[in-house]
Amino acid sequence: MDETIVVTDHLTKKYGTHVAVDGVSLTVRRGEVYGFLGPNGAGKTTTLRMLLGLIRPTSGSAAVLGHAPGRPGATARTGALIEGPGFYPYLSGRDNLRVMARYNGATEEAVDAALERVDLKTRGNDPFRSYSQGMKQRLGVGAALLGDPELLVLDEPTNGLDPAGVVEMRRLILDLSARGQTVLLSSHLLSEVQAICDRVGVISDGSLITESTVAEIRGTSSLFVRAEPVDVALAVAMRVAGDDAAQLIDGGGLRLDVDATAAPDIVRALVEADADVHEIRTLERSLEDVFFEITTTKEL
Ligand SMILES: Nc1ncnc2c1ncn2[C@@H]1O[C@H](COP(=O)(O)OP(=O)(O)OP(=O)(O)O)[C@@H](O)[C@H]1O
Repeated sequence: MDETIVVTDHLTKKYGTHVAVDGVSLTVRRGEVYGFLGPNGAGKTTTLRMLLGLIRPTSGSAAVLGHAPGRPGATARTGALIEGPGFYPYLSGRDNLRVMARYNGATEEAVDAALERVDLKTRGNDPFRSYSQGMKQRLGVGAALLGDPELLVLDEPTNGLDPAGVVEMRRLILDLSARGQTVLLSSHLLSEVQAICDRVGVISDGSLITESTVAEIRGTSSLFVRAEPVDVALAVAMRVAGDDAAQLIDGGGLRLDVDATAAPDIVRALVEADADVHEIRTLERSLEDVFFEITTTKEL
């Protein structure tokens, strides 16, 4: 179940004196969607390029599907979309994939299957230049799928897409995952990783600062309550949740650091105290908060 597909050990890349990737040790397990998360320039693309054997590490090592990056045992079973695929604008999406299929020995059936899986079958014969940004990006994923790879490496797959394109790309990635493909994607969007990834590696200034499940780094949830009168609501909340677990936050709402299962007890107590309950919902720490917290703690 927990088979490791990608493992790196103190992977490092220096450009002159600049350390682009600094001793990154991460693991990607079979079947998961792994999010490699970090701001621009953090070292995500450089790491992915090392995993694909496109550049050599300065030190440290990596294994992809049990092989050194770039070795046939790794490349033949890995598909990648990195820094925008180079497609011929005047050829159709299908012909572009055919060109690539010829290059890596894939069949016409594989081209059909790839178009189908990225939902471009009906537009497959239209010229690439007529595609929307989202379709171009999906064709890029289609190209990565040609050899039916076990591992897909996608560098910022939703970059440059409009909201509808983002939704389609996320759906596609989840669909690929549901069919058993392991996906390693990079993103600078915390909400994105939160929406589609099982585990996440957070990278900042070349260093991996944490690696865990999205749920783990998000932490426990708390409750947001809006009720009036506010002073009554606060008193009730402090009684039910404990003095330190209830606080007034901006906009007159209350934040209660309790498990979400406490919601019925809170509502009941508020109603009994004659307070009007306007809103109650779980308040989860966003990945943005967590990222900020981790990076600032590290930098201090
Ligand atoms: N070929 C290169 N020569 C010199 N410096 C490089 C080279 N490639 C990357 N870098 C530097 O290494 C650092 C990491 O770059 P990288 O592209 O890996 O970051 P990233 O996390 O993918 O960010 P982005 O999302 O902006 O691409 C940056 O400071 C970048 O300028």
